[in-house]
Amino acid sequence: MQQKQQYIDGQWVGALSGETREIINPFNREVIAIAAEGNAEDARKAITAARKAFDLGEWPGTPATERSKIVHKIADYILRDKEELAELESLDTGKTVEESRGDMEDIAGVFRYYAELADKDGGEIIDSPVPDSVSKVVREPVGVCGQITPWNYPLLQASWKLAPALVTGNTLVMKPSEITPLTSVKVFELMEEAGVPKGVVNLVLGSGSTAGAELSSNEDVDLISFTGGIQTGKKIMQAASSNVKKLALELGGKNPNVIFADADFETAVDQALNGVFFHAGQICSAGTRILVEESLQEKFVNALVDRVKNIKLGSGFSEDTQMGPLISEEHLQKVTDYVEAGVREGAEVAVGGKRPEDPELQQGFFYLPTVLTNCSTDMDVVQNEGFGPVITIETFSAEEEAVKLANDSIYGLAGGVWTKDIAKAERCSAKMRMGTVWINDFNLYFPHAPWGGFKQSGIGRELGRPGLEEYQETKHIFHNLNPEPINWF
Ligand SMILES: NC(=O)c1ccc[n+]([C@@H]2O[C@H](COP(=O)([O-])OP(=O)(O)OC[C@H]3O[C@@H](n4cnc5c(N)ncnc54)[C@H](O)[C@@H]3O)[C@@H](O)[C@H]2O)c1
Ligand SMILES: C[N+](C)(C)CC=O
Repeated sequence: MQQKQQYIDGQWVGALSGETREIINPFNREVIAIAAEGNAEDARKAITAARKAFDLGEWPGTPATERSKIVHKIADYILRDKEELAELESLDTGKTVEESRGDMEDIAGVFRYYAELADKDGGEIIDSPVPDSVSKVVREPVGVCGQITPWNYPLLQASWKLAPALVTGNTLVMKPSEITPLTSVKVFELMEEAGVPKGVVNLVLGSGSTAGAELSSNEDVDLISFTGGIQTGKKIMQAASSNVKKLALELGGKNPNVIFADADFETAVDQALNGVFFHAGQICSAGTRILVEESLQEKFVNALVDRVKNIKLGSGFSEDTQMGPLISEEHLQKVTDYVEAGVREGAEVAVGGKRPEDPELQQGFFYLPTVLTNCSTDMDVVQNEGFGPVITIETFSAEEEAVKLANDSIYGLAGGVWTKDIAKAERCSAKMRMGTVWINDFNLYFPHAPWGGFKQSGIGRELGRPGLEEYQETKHIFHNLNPEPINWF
């Protein structure tokens, strides 16, 4: 059995309490690893190491070109160990190995992108209004960063935090989701191999209410970056006020996918499926809320349902599997309750709406891909993030109505619009209140473009240059070249 330890101050260590947690394969409930179960005490030890490495260590002052070389090496090692990482991710999350391989390519790309960006910003000189002076703006690391990640894309979400924090000279303590720590442990091994100095990167394993809460409230942490659910995000925001930490929140979404009657029909249907059923709908930006123009509704829903019926469920390690299980028993219950509540509200199950009957799937946390029709914006099933393989269908009859419905949400993470009318697409994307709007596409992301939410989907941005700036303080240095007394007093 694999034993997974924490990485604190350059040492691989168990939990101070000696406690451990069983890591479960969601496909068959088998125990795949035993992980250290750290708590607030372990988090404090890691924060102390990161603080010392920031205040007294060389990393913040290391030239960006040198930090960049190390981060490039991390990208190299991720690609070298891509297959092992992909298999670990699939074992831990249930997603198909094919999806995990794609994630690993994306993750290496993120480290590569930030390694490239690291030494491209030498600050700027301001045209000073004061004669005989130099006014310059420089960017410096924020300090000790707490980073808390979710279970759905364990290493991808970690990479969006690790790479920019490292290249900008911060030190950090990461706490991955307690139920999916495997690839995070592996990437800390790779960071050690790449030569990241002792104390700069620290990994604490354990639950959110202990280790995570300590990272959020501890006054030696300068920035907390969190990806996860909205309720946890609110708690972290409160805890972060202890020392007015810098705060980055990547929270949930209930993302509208608007299909106009003039869309390319086959592509829109195909991408509507892709937009939801990858990783069994456990994606923050899943397009689970389909808004279809009334005149197209019947044809669209029929085509969708026909395709959904053929989605092959199974082990992420089988080549013909298209969709794996949900992450846990608890989450399976949550999705089941979510659909049942929707039906009580008036939604109709066009396909799915229950667990599969296939005997081979009974040990796993499977739920059938589901389409719910007869939905309206005021229903909880439309407003709440179900985080499962469940589409709700609403209709609209005019462009303005489509935009109004799409925006009728506490969330603002992402959305899509499908039409061949370029002007209509531009008008809609301009009015949709979301961090990302896809026109004739869905769920695409890459390191160069910022990612984050409007409204209650979060604060701040990851990826792109904004994702780097989250980890930088901006300093203005004014130098008077000809100081003289003012003689005011
Ligand atoms: N916006 C994005 O980019 C994005 C990406 C991935 C996932 N998500 C969101 O993540 C959610 C699913 O992930 P989840 O179920 O792991 O979320 P979660 O909020 O339950 O947990 C996320 C992390 O927070 C920790 N945590 C829990 N309670 C805590 C506390 N009181 N203090 C500090 N940390 C605490 C957990 O241990 C875990 O590491 C969904 O809502 C999804 O939309 C958002
Ligand atoms: C941000 N993303 C789309 C990679 C994963 C969201 O859950």
